[in-house]
Amino acid sequence: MSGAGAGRAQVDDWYARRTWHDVTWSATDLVRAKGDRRVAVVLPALDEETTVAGVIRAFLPLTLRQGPGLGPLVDDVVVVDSGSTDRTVEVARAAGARVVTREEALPEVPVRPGKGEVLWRALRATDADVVVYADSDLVDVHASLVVGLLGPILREEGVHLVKAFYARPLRLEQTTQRAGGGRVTELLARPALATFAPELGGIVQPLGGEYAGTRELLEQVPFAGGYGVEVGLLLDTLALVGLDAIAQVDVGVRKHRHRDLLSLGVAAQEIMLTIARRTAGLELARAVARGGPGADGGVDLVQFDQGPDGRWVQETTHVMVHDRPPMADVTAALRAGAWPAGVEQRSA
Ligand SMILES: O=c1ccn([C@@H]2O[C@H](COP(=O)(O)OP(=O)(O)O)[C@@H](O)[C@H]2O)c(=O)[nH]1
Ligand SMILES: O=C(O)[C@@H](COP(=O)(O)O)O[C@H]1O[C@H](CO)[C@@H](O)[C@H](O)[C@H]1O
Repeated sequence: MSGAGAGRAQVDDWYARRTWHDVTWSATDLVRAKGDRRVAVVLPALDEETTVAGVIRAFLPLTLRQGPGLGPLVDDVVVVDSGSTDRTVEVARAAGARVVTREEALPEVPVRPGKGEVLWRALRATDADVVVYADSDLVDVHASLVVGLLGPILREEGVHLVKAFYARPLRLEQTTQRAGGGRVTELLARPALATFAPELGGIVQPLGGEYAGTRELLEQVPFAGGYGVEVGLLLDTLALVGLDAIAQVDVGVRKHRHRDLLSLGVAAQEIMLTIARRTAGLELARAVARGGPGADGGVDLVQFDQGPDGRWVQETTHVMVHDRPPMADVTAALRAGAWPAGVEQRSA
């Protein structure tokens, strides 16, 4: 089996074992499974006054007792403010969340901007054993998102990071397209991971901001600054504890505020730098051996879409790129009656 083939078999095996398409557990099941572990939901927020209260209200019911003789599933809902200049802090407090600023979370260390900074400092804003991160710009969000994420981490052995996956409609001013959201994911993160970290090729939403992690893991890995934080966590988790420590759960549909293309371009650059920094040491040969570019230099790009029945299907495209040699070299060789290097000969 070619390098690419061997890598793909590993990814398909992981996908079959660590992907949950249906949430068959309840909050009550999870309260029983969690034992004495503490769970926190962390909401990073930068100027989210219009949406943060809705997200908080969606998750607060999980902080109530989940049945007779049972405690809460979530012990803490905390908004970590990222230097908001609007009324995010007041609105979040009024909605019932604890609010911590970046400075309060870790006063000893000067603050840097960016999403990664807030998620990193959040580990000092709560003492929970399991942390669920969710964006504060979500709309139409439900507690089932958190219940879904906590299933594998509280019920399965060896799972330390659980990524949500979902359909991502692109909500434009006038219309909403069924899919089309996750523009940086589809145009940059997925192809880059397929090339440099093909083991992660089974992750449906690598950039998604909704995921659960154990403190045991999260305190052992670096947090990439800015918008590279999600892809950095995936690469560092893979390197530290292996692919089997990662799982993913289908939680339905995710709607959020969409930023414009230019600001996504900046996020894309942060993500590219994060990937490059964590894979720069790998020669392409090792990437090939791990299922990256095949012997022909091509890459199997696996994309995910939902069929008419709503089930997720994988679509694989073998992507090849052939560089053409400098034309000056081609012209000179042909003039000299020689055949230019790197240019296939026309078959007879
Ligand atoms: O410096 C930052 C940038 C973003 N965020 C928060 O991180 C989440 C995701 O950010 P954004 O919606 O800008 O990313 P997108 O989903 O558009 O890529 C949101 O809750 C933001 O408020 C933050 O706390 N600090
Ligand atoms: O997935 C993506 O391509 C971007 C942009 O999503 P949209 O094209 O606005 O739906 O959103 C994600 O990326 C960020 C990292 O750049 C994460 O921090 C966000 O949580 C996630 O929404």
